[in-house]
Amino acid sequence: MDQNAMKKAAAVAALAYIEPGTVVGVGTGSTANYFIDALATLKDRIRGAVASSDATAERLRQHGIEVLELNSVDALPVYVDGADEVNPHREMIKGGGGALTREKIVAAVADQFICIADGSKRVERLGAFPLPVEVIPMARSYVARRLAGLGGQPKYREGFVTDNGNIILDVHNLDMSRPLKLEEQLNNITGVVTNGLFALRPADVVLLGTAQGVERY
Ligand SMILES: O=C(CO)[C@H](O)[C@H](O)COP(=O)(O)O
Repeated sequence: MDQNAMKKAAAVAALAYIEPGTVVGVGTGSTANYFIDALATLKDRIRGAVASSDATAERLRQHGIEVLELNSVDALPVYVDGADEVNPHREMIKGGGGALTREKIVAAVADQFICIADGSKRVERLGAFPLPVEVIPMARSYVARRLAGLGGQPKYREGFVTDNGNIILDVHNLDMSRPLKLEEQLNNITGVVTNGLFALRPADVVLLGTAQGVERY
């Protein structure tokens, strides 16, 4: 089974968590795209979806799934999204696709976060993947200096602007032995909008596509 087939298997397995008549939170990225394609088979049984990015909203609409504003939704039982890394505590690094802020917002609202990924995303310890940090453009140099002060090596994601009009710094070599503390520390830097650590709000369920089938933990 190749990596795409593993992503797809995890995405299809997430359909089991969708309750009829509800609004579904939908993430961003190639694995989330497989989920959107699978969700289309249930489109007449759900009320609609909340998207974590403009790209996801576009794909949902292409499938004829109604896209709802988060502010107009009173309950979001489930949010389904991919990850760049996920550890045994279901803590994640996200934001490889640059949608981390809206992903974090939708995840915060949802009762359950279902993480879907292929087996290559499973790690014992987070941090091999550079941590995406969304930053207000005028604060870029200041935030980069503060990140370097924490031992990281920030790299400006050239030519990329988030859906919120901000920039991304991808930070290499940060010490992630205490993800919760680091997430809070990074949030406290003025000019940082969000960082891609999901430790304050980890996934509730991880569905990992592997050569042996979909593992759940
Ligand atoms: O956080 C994300 C986007 O901001 C994605 O979930 C993450 O990058 C994983 O992407 P993919 O499913 O394409 O491997």
